[in-house]
Amino acid sequence: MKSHEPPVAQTGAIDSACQQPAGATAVLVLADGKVFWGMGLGAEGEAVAEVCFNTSMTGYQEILTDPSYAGQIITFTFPHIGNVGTNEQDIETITPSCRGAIFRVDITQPSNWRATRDLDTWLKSHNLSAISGIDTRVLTRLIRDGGAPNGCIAHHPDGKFDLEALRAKAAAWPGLNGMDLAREVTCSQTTKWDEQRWDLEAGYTALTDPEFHVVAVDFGAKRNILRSLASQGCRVTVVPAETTASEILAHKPDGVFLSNGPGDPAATGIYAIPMVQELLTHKELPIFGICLGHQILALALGAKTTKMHLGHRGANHPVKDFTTNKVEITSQNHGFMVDKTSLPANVEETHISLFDSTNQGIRLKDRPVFSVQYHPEASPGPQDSQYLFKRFRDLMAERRK
Ligand SMILES: NC(=O)CC[C@H](N)C(=O)O
Repeated sequence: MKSHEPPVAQTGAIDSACQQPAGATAVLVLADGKVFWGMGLGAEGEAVAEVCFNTSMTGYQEILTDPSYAGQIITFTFPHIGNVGTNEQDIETITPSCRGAIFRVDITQPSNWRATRDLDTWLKSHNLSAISGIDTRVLTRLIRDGGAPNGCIAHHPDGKFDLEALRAKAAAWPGLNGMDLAREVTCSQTTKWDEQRWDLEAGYTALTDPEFHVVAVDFGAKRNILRSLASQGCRVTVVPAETTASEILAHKPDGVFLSNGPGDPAATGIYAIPMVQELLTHKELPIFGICLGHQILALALGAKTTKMHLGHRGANHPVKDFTTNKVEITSQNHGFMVDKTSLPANVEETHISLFDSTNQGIRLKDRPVFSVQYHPEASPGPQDSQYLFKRFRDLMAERRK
């Protein structure tokens, strides 16, 4: 037995040694029968999903509202979540898509001048169930060693739980492999976006003199990506995930942006790959992809994507940019990756993870097309990678010439 193996390990059946403590109002049951008792937060009810962890120390509201977490329950490894409450600005989308959240300690009274609601009330308002009092170190080690499991959170204030039924629900959940979730979180109609990034003095301001027009394909786009594009002088038209290439080109864009998003890129690719392939026939058109957008671009170019053991989710991941030889600290949230050995000859690997050497960026050798696996909009996270939005802008400026 490895020293870090969790003491609750039991496979296949409910861990009968794990007695319900007095006062427990919630439980996390994994598909293999591991049981974690705790206190319920947010909405009463049950949620089944893949259980992943995020190591960021700040930005829980941005993480909880990142649409890429659809189909996932997020374990926060940082113990104190909720202390600054929630507000109306630090959101990546209005309605969160994650299925639930797992915390180490109970939520305290919010202490921040911007807070409008405490996290518990906010979770309830979005019908999200959460659990606190979980030994998140044990759970995180278990995910690290065994990969992200499927699990079920149940929050019942009466303290009555059918553990076997919860385990069966978790085991029956099909898993993210092969799941297209972008269609569930994309916008329903074409909209305009011109709000810029947050400024301490001015807050979010509208863009006044746009220089470029970007069509952003919304597979579950984070707002800070759209804000970052606007801050580079781009008027952004946001289109639904299933928009065709000719509909996109009818907007006469200077460049096309492929957004982040949830689920398996190969499943999303059914409609997105032909769209990107058709865009690629327009040799002058700048294209920029982030995360799911990166994976879809790689698939459209003939590369493969695979599910990772546990993925990358945090705000301190070092990435090397081979085009400058600089290392940047990045914000990440992905569970699939581009198989770098499958990249065709006309595609160059531009970025790698310095944690595990996995692919983090590509560009075409003969076109103004590039993408990254991580999150340069950094919401939450370090700002090192903002230069990528400028790189996209420079490609659009170059095309104009
Ligand atoms: N943030 C994202 O766009 C995630 C992409 C994809 N759903 C993955 O998990 O790898």
